[in-house]
Amino acid sequence: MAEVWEDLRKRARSLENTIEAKLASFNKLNTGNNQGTNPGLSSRQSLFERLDSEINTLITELSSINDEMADHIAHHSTLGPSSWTSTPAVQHTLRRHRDILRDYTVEFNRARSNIRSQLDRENLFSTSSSFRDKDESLGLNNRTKISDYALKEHEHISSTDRLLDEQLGMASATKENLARQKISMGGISVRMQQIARKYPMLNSVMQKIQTRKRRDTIILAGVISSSMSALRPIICPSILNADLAMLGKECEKMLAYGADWLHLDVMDGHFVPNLTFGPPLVESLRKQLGPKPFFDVHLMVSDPLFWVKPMASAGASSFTFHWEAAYEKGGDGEVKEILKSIKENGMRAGISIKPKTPLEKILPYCEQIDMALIMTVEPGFGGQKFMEDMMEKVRHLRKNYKNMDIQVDGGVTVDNIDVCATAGANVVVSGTGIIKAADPTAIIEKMRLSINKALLN
Ligand SMILES: O=C(CO)[C@@H](O)[C@H](O)COP(=O)(O)O
Repeated sequence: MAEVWEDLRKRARSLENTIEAKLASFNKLNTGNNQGTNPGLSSRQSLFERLDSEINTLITELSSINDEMADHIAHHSTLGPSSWTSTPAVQHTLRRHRDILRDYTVEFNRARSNIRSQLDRENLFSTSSSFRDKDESLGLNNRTKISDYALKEHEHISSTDRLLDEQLGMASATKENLARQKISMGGISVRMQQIARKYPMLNSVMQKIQTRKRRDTIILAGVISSSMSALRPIICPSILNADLAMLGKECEKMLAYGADWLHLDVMDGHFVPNLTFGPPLVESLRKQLGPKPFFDVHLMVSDPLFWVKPMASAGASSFTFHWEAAYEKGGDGEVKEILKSIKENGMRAGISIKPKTPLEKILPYCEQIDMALIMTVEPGFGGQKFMEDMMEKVRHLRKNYKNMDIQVDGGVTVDNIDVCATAGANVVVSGTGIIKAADPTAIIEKMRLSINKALLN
């Protein structure tokens, strides 16, 4: 049984690696020039078609392996709750494979649509230049009309493509949910059968209840299975690096690019040599963005306790303070008091340490916090160099706290995301790495994929 599962996992991993390599070649097609006379156009077109069909096939294969894994779990869970397939680790593994499949599908659809538009544009230019050569009797107005018409057609095609991609994304999310529900229902039905066998008189009553509550059970199973989930990748663009004059719009853009949380750096000019903003700005952002976005507020201030209530009222979702500041103010008692106050004010609690602070200082609080933030630069400014030697702290934390969110912040980019992810960080703050990128969506996807892969191992 376990061998079949291991074999499926191996096949899934090998397909994932092949898809990743093919996607890399596929993405390279998106760097051609825009001139209609590009001599490589037809060969790039045929390479596009070949890779397009190969990746499509691989994604379909990976999807059926994921389905086989789900079936395998569902089948074995009929053996009872003690079956190895009912452990959270097995369910978690399947969920990670599905996340990877979803990320690849999104990346593939996005790249396909971009490359197709690029090739169409190049085709269009070459067609309109041959038009010009062949039919010089056409006046300037007519030629402009033809190219306007062609450009409009091209825009229609692109937007239809985008719509299709969105539909595909939604369909794959629905499929994934159904598969999860199938697994949870398998386990629930086994338990129901066991009870029914034990108390035959209750059988018919239970059947009626089962039928009437079927829909509720599905929903409940979904909630149970998602609450069992241990860690997930959380990508947090640091808005310190955005255009601060357009902050609301910048945040909206980040959320549209796929950010999970917005990381808000509060600096008081004492704890760090820089000044940023306080509760009024957080409140304005909350008003503009609504209740949904998660505000991950990082307090680089000398008196964190003072700011707990104002930040909660302003709309912060999570309050991360520096151990150094709290300890200097009032020792261990102050740290505990802040943690208590954060919880009383309904926020998630995080503790952070600067690079020179030993990890041991925050270990006594790790059972009480939701997240540990390991700074990978000296706090104060965006755009500094990532300190890889901080990964030792991350590794140690992950080894001892399997389910705690571990965040890294400072100089994190796609170039070092694998280092952070394999060390054990699942929450990533990136300022310049995301905000200044040409394609922030692609960067966020890559970061998420890297963390998902590390979580699988
Ligand atoms: O808190 C800080 C710096 O103190 C960070 O959140 C930076 O703002 C991240 O920016 P990059 O280093 O990723 O550019």
